[in-house]
Order: sequence, then structure tokens, then C-alpha cells
Amino acid sequence: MKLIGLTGGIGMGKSTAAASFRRLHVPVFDADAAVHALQGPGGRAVAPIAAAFPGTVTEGPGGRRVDREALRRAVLGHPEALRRLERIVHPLVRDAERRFLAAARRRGERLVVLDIPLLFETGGEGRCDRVVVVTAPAAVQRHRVLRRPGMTEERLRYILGRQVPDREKRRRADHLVHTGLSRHAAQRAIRRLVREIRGA
Ligand SMILES: CC(C)(COP(=O)(O)OP(=O)(O)OC[C@H]1O[C@@H](n2cnc3c(N)ncnc32)[C@H](O)[C@@H]1O)[C@@H](O)C(=O)NCCC(=O)NCCS
Ligand SMILES: Nc1ncnc2c1ncn2[C@@H]1O[C@H](COP(=O)(O)OP(=O)(O)OP(=O)(O)O)[C@@H](O)[C@H]1O
Repeated sequence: MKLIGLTGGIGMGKSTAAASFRRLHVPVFDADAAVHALQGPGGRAVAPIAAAFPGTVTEGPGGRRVDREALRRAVLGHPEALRRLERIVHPLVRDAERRFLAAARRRGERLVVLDIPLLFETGGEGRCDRVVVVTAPAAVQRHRVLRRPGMTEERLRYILGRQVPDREKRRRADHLVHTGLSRHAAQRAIRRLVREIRGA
């Protein structure tokens, strides 16, 4: 089974690219969704986060869950706190990924995608056969991200400062998908890539 790592900086178009792979019937492991599930009601990260960051867990309909806004406030601008959060969350995400891969192998899949925003930051590229980086001009990225509710210049600067820079991601990529042009061009590039890998 071949593994494609899909990554890119904030707002570069990862989720949109992941949707294109799914349309081509390639199963996608979504690391962000795994984090949400782990922090949601009944999630395995809830108890350790409650212990490490008091006041960031609330009682909800389905049980105790992480209040992500409170957690963001607790870690934003505090690198040591963010590292502590990552030490809790990342191993659990790896676990979820292993289960996804095992299930895909059992089904006899030939190709899967790992959609991981922090693929390079966590050394994940080593377990991928190919790495796809989604990219767009910095001005397009800024424009996309700043129109999201609750996003500020300061938050964006901070997040970008914690991510491997786009130009380095591009340098380390096996394939680039440009998302600053049109949706169609990006979708076509992904279709070509899947055909090539399936044929190989
Ligand atoms: C800090 C948290 C609670 C903030 O949640 P919130 O819903 O406000 O933001 P969201 O998760 O959508 O992140 C916004 C952007 O920040 C970036 N980002 C998130 N965590 C990190 C990180 N540890 N390092 C660098 N960038 C990050 C993401 O690329 C994303 O584009 C949340 O991001 C979190 O739990 N992060 C720790 C887990 C992690 O490392 N996730 C990254 C994806 S695996
Ligand atoms: N190929 C494309 N052409 C035009 N617009 C695009 C393209 N891909 C993505 N976009 C737009 O860019 C924005 C960000 O896309 P998306 O949510 O896929 O990014 P992301 O990398 O998953 O973001 P994050 O890192 O914050 O999770 C969205 O508004 C989306 O509609």
C-alpha cells in the first residue's frame, strides 16, 4: 500500500485537496479531525488536557470535552505550553493513524492519503512514499486566513512562526499542488498524480 503525505501551511488548501483525493476514492486520514475527536466528548485527550490545563475542559451533552477556545488562549504565545499540549495530543494522533492504516491494509487498499498539517514539523514525511505540498502565494494565503472569524494578524503571525516556512515545504515536496489559480487546475493536478501512482 502506497502512502501519500499531504501537507501545507495554514489556509493553503489542504482540506480542499483532501476532498479531491476522496472524490477519486482514495481514503484520507485527517489529522485535524482526529485531534477534534480526541478532544471531543469521550475523547482520549480530554482527561490529560484537563490535568495539564485547568479550566479548559467543560461538561457538554455527550460528556466532558475540551473548550478549544480556552485551550487556544492557554497555549497561544506560550511555546512551552504548546509543546506540552503537543506531547499529549501527537502520540494519540499517531495511534489513530496506525488504526486507520491497519484498517486500510485489511481492506486491501493500494493507496491512501495522510492529511497532516504538521507533517514536516513532526518528521512524518519519512513514513510516506510521496509528499504532496499544497501552496499558494503568501498574499492569497493571508487573504484566505484573515477572513476567517476570530482570526487576527497576530494569531496568523504566531501560527506561521510555528510552521516550517512554505518555501522550505516546497523544497522538500515530491509534488506541488498550486491552489492560488483555480479549483479545476488543482483538482486536475491531483487526478494526474493519483493516476500516475496507481499505474506505477
Ligand atoms: C491549540 C488548539 C486548541 C487551537 O484550536 P483552534 O480550533 O482554535 O485552531 P485550529 O486547530 O483550527 O488551528 C489553527 C491553525 O493553527 C495551526 N496549528 C494548530 N496546532 C499547531 C501546532 N501545534 N503548531 C503549529 N501550528 C499549529 C494549524 O495548522 C491550523 O491551521 C488546537 O490547534 C490544538 O489542539 N493544537 C494541538 C494539536 C496539534 O498540534 N494540532 C495540529 C494538527 S495535527
Ligand atoms: N484550488 C483552489 N482554488 C481556489 N481556492 C481554493 C483552492 N483550494 C482552496 N481554496 C480556498 O482556500 C481556502 C482555504 O482552503 P482549505 O480550508 O482547504 O485550507 P487548509 O489548508 O485546509 O486550511 P487550514 O490549514 O487552516 O486547515 C478556502 O476558502 C478554500 O475555498
